[in-house]
Amino acid sequence: MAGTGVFEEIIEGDVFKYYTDGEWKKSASGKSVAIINPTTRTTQYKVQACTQEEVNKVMESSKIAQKHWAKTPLWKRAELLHKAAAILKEHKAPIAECLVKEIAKPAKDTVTEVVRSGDLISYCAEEGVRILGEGKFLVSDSFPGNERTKYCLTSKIPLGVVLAIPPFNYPVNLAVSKIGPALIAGNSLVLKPPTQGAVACLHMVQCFNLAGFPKGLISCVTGKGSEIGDFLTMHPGVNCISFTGGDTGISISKKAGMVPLQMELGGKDACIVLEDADLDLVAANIIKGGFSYSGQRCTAVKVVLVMESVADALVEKVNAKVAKLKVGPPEEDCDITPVVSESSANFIEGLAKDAKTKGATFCQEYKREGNLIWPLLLDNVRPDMRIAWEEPFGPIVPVIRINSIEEGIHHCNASNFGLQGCVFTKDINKAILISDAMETGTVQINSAPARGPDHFPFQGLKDSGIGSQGITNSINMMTKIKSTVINLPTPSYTMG
Ligand SMILES: NC(=O)C1=CN([C@@H]2O[C@H](COP(=O)(O)OP(=O)(O)OC[C@H]3O[C@@H](n4cnc5c(N)ncnc54)[C@H](OP(=O)(O)O)[C@@H]3O)[C@@H](O)[C@H]2O)C=CC1
Ligand SMILES: O=C(O)[C@H](O)COP(=O)(O)O
Repeated sequence: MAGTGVFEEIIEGDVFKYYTDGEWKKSASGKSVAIINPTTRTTQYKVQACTQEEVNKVMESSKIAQKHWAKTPLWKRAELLHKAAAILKEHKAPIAECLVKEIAKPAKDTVTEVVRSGDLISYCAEEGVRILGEGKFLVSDSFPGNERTKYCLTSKIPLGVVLAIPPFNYPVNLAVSKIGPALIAGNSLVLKPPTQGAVACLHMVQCFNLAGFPKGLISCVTGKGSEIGDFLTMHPGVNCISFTGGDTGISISKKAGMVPLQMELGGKDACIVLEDADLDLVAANIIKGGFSYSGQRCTAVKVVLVMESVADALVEKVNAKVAKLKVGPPEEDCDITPVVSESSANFIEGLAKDAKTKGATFCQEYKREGNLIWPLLLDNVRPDMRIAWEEPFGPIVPVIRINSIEEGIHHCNASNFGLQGCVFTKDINKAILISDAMETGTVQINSAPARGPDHFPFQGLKDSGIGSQGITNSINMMTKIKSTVINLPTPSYTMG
């Protein structure tokens, strides 16, 4: 159970503590932030509302701890990460339980998230040992006008303090996808968890604490993003920001100082379906891609662009599968569970109403109880409808019928987002041409968009992000190159 056993020290009374300097502490603010269970719509947990003064102290300890950590041998950093991964996996049950209560993720998927996170941490340790153990050796005579008088040695050095801000939908996995790379690369890390998902994150942080990381190296400050977010992201002690979330990321990018940014933001992933596609495969992928975790994934299929000639057949197949989706509470492992908040449900409802007014075909009756919205396929969606462009982050999938591949590509590229997309066809040559034409960070051929496996590069174009994630890219992003040049008094050539 949450806050018991090895997690007992992270809670006092009914409020979870924040983590700094290797200790669990109560905020001097005396205030707490409530975490509302999306299913019951009542307060499930409370976390500390940290103050700016506490954030300042966290940054100070983080800076000091980083200096020592950077001098810790790489193999020792890796050893500790492996230990944290094992502890996390050992305690998957209480962490998964928090995810069910805080973000209404179906129970079996919460366990998968925690296990995947443990694997991610271990992979970071292994990848870090490999890629950080290597540098470059350059010689000067390859550049015109130079003799071989200079030897340049390069290595990857840490950035300092990394600020990690994950979103609600994968609070644990998207936190460790920042923590693992940051730590193996010799940085310290300050985590600001999403409010919904904060308690799962605090449990995850306790696993790092139990693994024995030096004090101050990892900190976790809680509070509403709208209240302490700007203070954190604009803090002079921060040397790198790794953020995953919505448009908030765009404003952070504008306000942040001269620090490297890794931004993974929203998406409107298109699924282009050609006439020769295997429609059973497409239907299965629209269900998985569009409706898993009730569509609350940045990589969810958010618009289907299907050739008119096969549209009826595809819609019929998808509808047959939608009818089989189990709708209800996350505890019962339902496919469709309540969306994260009432405001999110209201937003999704607004998109459905707009589509109704403008004449979309509702393949199912629109139904909502509290935050629970029944899965809905909208056929005959047209570009003048909001759902054609906006991301619902909910269980609603629009279908736009197209008459040419160009029309599909045009719709995809007219979006301000450019995260992922997918194309279904048996013609690999066409698939490659379409993939090249789609302005997105990744295109999946014959499968729904997905971030994983976690070592694959993951990046968004346009408003979908800055930089690239994935274990290797994140480790590289959280380092800088340092060069040392040896200047020889006379040219020297190796004779072999
Ligand atoms: N590309 C990707 O990899 C992903 C993108 N997303 C996108 O994220 C959105 C949904 O996630 P959601 O969590 O609601 O996104 P938000 O952008 O609302 O929140 C993301 C994180 O930012 C924090 N935050 C809020 N305001 C500020 C601020 N001013 N300064 C700093 N941090 C702040 C939040 O804290 P708090 O919760 O306390 O407000 C949360 O931890 C969707 O648009 C989705 O597409 C989601 C997952 C992955
Ligand atoms: O947060 C998200 O929505 C993701 O980064 C998507 O991850 P997934 O494709 O593995 O579900």
